[in-house]
Amino acid sequence: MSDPAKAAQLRGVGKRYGSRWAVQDLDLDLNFGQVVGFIGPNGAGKTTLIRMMTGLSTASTGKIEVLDTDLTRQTRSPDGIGMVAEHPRFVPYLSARKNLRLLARIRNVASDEDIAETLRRVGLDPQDRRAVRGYSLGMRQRLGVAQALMERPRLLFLDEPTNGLDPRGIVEFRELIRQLAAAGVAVFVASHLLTELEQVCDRVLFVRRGRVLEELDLHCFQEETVRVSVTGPDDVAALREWAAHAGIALTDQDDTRWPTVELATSDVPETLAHLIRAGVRIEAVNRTQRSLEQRFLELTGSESEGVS
Ligand SMILES: Nc1ncnc2c1ncn2[C@@H]1O[C@H](COP(=O)(O)OP(=O)(O)OP(=O)(O)O)[C@@H](O)[C@H]1O
Repeated sequence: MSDPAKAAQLRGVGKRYGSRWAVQDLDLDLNFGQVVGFIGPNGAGKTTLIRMMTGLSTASTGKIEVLDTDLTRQTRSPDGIGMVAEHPRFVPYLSARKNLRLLARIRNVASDEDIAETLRRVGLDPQDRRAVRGYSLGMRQRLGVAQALMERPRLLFLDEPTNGLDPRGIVEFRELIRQLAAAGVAVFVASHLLTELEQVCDRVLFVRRGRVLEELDLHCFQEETVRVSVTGPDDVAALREWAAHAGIALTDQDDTRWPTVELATSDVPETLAHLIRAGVRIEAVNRTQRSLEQRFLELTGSESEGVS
């Protein structure tokens, strides 16, 4: 991998447990300064992929390069990787600072001042002497992030990172991720929380049963739709006929007081002019943006279990 902008490159990666594939035929590029989301329901293969990319397990097929290290067949963690596990573990009877000191000593990575600074950065008090066993889930999660940041990673992996965080924690966490990306860190976030990833990622991959269904660049995913409410069923029929003729997709219809139809178009004035000319009586018009959630549901149909 000679491209200096790339933190990781995967080609055709698969992982098989017995006869079952947890990850299949996966291509992925992670660039420094970018946040990439990996979205899928439980069992989609998120943790399996992170384990391969952090050198904790090997791939069954394909090629994995992370921070210029070939991890395809070897289990070893290259320097510069930070990892926040889904359920970070600590020594329960030690304080947050002592836990980090212990880890820093083992891995020879950070000074005491660095540790205090990192704790402050994630919203924990370095002077807090309470044992970690008294911490809430959200505080443990913050400490997990601090542990990963303490090593000043160039590539950071987060597995379901906002597990247990309260709303304020989630907002702060999002800001932290954006700051890290702005400082050049490549961030890979696996989650099943679509709305959360939508706000922080540059790109997302939708995965299901180990396969990537689609990769979306969120800077380009600005597709707008127009919700048009009409006066009655006849107008809905006229609108449908017009949309079919114009080649515009209708994504849903509801039968509330004013039947409402959603059109996949961003050209509102033009669309309305056409509809009026076609004799459709319009009650209301709303412009909306298609969410990741909608896209995920479109991709997976009704089988969207585990994703919210
Ligand atoms: N060590 C293992 N041995 C056998 N099968 C495994 C092993 N690890 C994972 N799997 C299987 O691989 C598939 C993907 O699991 P994985 O934990 O990677 O999914 P995930 O997307 O992280 O799920 P979750 O959101 O529940 O954490 C699942 O079917 C799981 O049962």
